[in-house]
Amino acid sequence: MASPALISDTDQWKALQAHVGAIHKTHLRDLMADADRCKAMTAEFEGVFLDYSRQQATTETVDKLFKLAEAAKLKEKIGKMFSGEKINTTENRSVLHVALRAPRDAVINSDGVNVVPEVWAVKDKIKQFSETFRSGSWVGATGKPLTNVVSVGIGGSFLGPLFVHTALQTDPEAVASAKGRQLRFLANVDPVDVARSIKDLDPATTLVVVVSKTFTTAETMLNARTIKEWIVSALGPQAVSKHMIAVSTNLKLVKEFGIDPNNAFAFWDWVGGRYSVCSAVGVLPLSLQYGFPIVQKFLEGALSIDNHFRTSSFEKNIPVLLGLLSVWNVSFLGYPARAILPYSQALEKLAPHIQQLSMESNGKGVSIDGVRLPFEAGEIDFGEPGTNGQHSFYQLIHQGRVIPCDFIGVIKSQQPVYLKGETVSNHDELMSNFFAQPDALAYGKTPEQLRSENVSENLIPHKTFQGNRPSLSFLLSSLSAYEVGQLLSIYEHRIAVQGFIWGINSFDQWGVELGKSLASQVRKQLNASRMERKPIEGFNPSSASLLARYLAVEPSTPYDTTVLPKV
Ligand SMILES: O=P(O)(O)OC[C@H]1O[C@H](O)[C@H](O)[C@@H](O)[C@@H]1O
Repeated sequence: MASPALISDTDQWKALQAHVGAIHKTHLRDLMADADRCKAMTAEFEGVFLDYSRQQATTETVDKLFKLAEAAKLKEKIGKMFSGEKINTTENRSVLHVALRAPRDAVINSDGVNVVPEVWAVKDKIKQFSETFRSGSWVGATGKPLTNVVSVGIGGSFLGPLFVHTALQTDPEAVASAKGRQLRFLANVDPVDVARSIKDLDPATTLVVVVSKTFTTAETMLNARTIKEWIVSALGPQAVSKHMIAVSTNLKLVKEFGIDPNNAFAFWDWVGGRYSVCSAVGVLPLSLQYGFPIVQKFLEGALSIDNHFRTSSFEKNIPVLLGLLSVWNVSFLGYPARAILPYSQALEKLAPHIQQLSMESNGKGVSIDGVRLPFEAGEIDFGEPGTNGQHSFYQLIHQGRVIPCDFIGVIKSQQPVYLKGETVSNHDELMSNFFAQPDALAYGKTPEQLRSENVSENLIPHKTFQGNRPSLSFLLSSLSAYEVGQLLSIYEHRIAVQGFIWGINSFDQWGVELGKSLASQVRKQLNASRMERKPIEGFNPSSASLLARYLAVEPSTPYDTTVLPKV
């Protein structure tokens, strides 16, 4: 018999559906009373500790999920990814972000060519360039060394590098090596973002890195042209070769833009944009800011999880366990969202990065074979660092909707602070919340408890928390470049596991295209109306009226002169 086209047709999927009723019968507070279960529902690898006992699941659920993984051929799919098979079938590409952190002597073939030497050639070039740059021997048009870097890029050419930069900028080792330097990002095509990114910067001491896989992304190219104008108007056209460099897979367009090809850093079509932070996309700007050795530690952290993911049994495999539990929450328990809650301000940009990584990867409506899915894949990811989130949206998580939460805590703070006379250190205060919140969600509070605390009867319904809300807790030993790499890789692989189980292509992004082409129609209309006073044509009544309202206000500056932000 032919194997079912959809995972939801398998007996293993149906067995999990049948198991949901049993899980709903037991409250998490009762599940948590079982010490053996709590112990069993943990996993540890190299200082990363995962406790998933607060999932609405038992060891039986996990066993059933392993069976589902078998039915989905998860092991084979992971193997195919690591061996360079073209698993991104709609774009006919390998999916080899793992090659970006593979050791120098590894062999990973795509199209019969070992890609590892090419990866290392670019890394060696980045190392050398960043050393020259940081030593001050790379000088700008006025002979001054450059200390500021503006990285221009959007989506995957922005969010991953921003996440890592934000995590490193308070790490003492990274702080020491970034002294006197600035790294900024310019992503949004909103001119306000241009203004912000160059505020108080001197073009004479600034290097611009244009980061774009395709080198065609409208926002990035307009921002790159704008920043080029900022450089040229201050330093003259010959300054471009010293003040602008690029990262792209499209070196032809880099040259056409006017950037010296010697100052271009390549990557490859087998690196998806949202999986590209370990390519020159992240490694170059981060090496300019922190030095290559620190970035190498980040890559080593990612590699450690790659190896763990590729070789560990599913019972001990952190990304596999996480991916399966997410499938359980989304597809069987019906929870459509996931909150990412790092109790670490340094991980402030983790959630925005995971939003793209997860939702662009798994927000699909058809199977990899093009069959419309009879179930919902993907989840809505959002988050904020704790404790900030507690004072923002936790009300909904505690009493409103059920949203499975990822709590991420760090044992050793990057910045230990203690005030004499306080009962605990500042980090202990933060972590008190990290430990308390998952139990508050799981246990809730009953009317009986409230009565025993003499809460007045009219407030009891308002103060009752039903609990039974799932979460999982990560405890990292510390947060340096290495652990940041581990965390990145854990999420990348977890998301791939989910896609492998759902049977979708987690590596294409056709859904992004429609909006882009409609924007191009609007762009043409705006140009025609502004320049040739042409009437609005070809839009529905709503869009036509919105456009008319927008166009009725004349721009404050004429279109025949260049205007740069006033900062
Ligand atoms: O790096 P670029 O080619 O400029 O692409 C930037 C971004 O563009 C699109 O929005 C894609 O959906 C993203 O995956 C990509 O990261």
